[in-house]
Amino acid sequence: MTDTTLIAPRDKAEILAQALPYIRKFHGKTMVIKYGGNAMTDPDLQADFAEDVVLLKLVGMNPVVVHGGGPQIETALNRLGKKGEFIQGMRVTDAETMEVVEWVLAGEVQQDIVGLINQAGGKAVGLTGRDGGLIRAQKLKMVDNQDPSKEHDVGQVGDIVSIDPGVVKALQDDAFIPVISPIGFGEHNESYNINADVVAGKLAIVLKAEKLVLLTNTPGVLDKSGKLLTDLTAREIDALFADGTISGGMLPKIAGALDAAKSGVNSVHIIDGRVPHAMLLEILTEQAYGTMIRSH
Ligand SMILES: Nc1ncnc2c1ncn2[C@@H]1O[C@H](COP(=O)(O)OP(=O)(O)O)[C@@H](O)[C@H]1O
Ligand SMILES: CC(=O)N[C@@H](CCC(=O)OP(=O)(O)O)C(=O)O
Repeated sequence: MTDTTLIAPRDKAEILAQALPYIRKFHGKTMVIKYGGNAMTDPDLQADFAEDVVLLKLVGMNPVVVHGGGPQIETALNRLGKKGEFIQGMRVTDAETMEVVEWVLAGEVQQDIVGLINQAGGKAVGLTGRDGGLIRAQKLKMVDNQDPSKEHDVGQVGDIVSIDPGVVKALQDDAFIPVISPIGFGEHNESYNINADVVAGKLAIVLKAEKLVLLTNTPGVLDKSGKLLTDLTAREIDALFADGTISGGMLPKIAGALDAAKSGVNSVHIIDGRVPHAMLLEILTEQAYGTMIRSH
């Protein structure tokens, strides 16, 4: 935690007062927050994150957390002597990997976040896409990025068919904070592993969220020389896809972000979750952080 005794009282008051217009503007609005597995590796940062979520709730916003857990799944697979394989940012998911994904995401990671939010004074409830029929999915048909005539079989990776937000809305209305694991269910009750950024993007659309904030482990989207791109339009993103600037986990992240920006989510940001209280700074101050994704 930062030593705030070093900040002059006048500056402290100024900072607090500056948050007022944002608190007023976003009162009652839904904020979908994607908490990436790569941003949740430090216990102090995790505690800061949980405090930020509770603060947003207490000042009248409706935070909805969607969490990832890629590195945590990788650790569990390694313990079983398995190594994760990714194609175009998606984990190739065989039946055994699916079991690991379910117990790591819905068991360990989700419950850690729920515990921390509750410890910070909030009332978090963990859900997977099965709860309340939230995320219906089917097997993803993955077309090759470079050669559209080629398809990849990525196993039990899910493509979202529909989202029924009823359970999320009911929890919000009752002052709870939903914490959602990106697992969907299929026609025959089978489980699907869905990229958490894609779930966050779709959920933000369905909930008519004001903002989608994706917390990750880079300052934002970087160009080929490593410089931060503060603003990106759909056209600029197409160019970055085409020239290979965007790869790995950033592929589904930008796809989810762009989907939300194009479908009415007012502001979509990819920010550095390694910065203490990054989310609070993004939502409650005038300073711009990370990369803003725009539809045009
Ligand atoms: N152009 C880019 N700018 C920033 N990160 C990129 C870019 N292209 C690929 N990446 C990778 O994407 C990663 C973030 O995605 P991911 O590992 O899935 O994180 P998370 O767990 O937060 O979802 C970065 O750590 C980086 O390695
Ligand atoms: C299909 C697919 O790739 N699913 C992801 C789900 C977790 C996730 O998205 O975690 P991050 O947000 O930390 O990357 C996986 O298995 O890693």
